[in-house]
Amino acid sequence: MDDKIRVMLSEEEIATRIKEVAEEISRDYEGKPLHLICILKGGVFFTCELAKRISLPLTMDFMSVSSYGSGTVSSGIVKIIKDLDDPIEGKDVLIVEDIIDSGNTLSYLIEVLKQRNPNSVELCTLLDKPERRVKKQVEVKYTCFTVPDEFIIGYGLDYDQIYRNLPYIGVIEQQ
Ligand SMILES: O=P(O)(O)OC[C@H]1O[C@H](OP(=O)(O)OP(=O)(O)O)[C@H](O)[C@@H]1O
Ligand code: HPA
Ligand SMILES: [Mg+2]
Repeated sequence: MDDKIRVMLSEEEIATRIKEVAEEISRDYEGKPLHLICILKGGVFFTCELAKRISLPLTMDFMSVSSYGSGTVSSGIVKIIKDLDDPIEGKDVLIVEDIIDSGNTLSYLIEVLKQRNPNSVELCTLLDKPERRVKKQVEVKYTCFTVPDEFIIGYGLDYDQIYRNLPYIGVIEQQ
């Protein structure tokens, strides 16, 4: 735990950008049954902050999926650890993620959720790392920040389950 961490995005930068995106979502979903789906564990900090800034009535549900284990490269196999509590039929679903990296998690999730007949399914991510995409392009409606190909920690993102609680986005420097 003596890692040296370089700050990539400060707490203030993140807060400002989340507010902007929340305002955009509030405009786009006015009058619709907006249903946020937080993808645990990584998406939890971003979802809470985003939901507080959206000025519409909304509902929330949580799904836990995992594909990374303790490494820094996607295994390619996405496991549902916890499914949604409620049906999404007829709802305007917005999936909220911390990061889209290889795209494996999101392309799998979109397929799974579309089979449950929602009115619409869109994606909102804190970070997008487009250089690492291995799957067909995942269409993202709301992106807070595009990041370079580095392994990122903080604000929900972990390295081997540690560092999720950093209030900023950072990168572990090689010692
Ligand atoms: O685009 P991908 O390459 O699929 O990577 C993105 C996903 O990987 C991480 O989750 P992880 O599977 O590590 O589980 P966690 O959220 O519980 O940390 C991250 O939170 C995203 O959900
Ligand atoms: O850069 C990352 N950091 C942490 N978890 C991740 N899961 C996918 N990409 C990343
Ligand atoms: Mg995740």
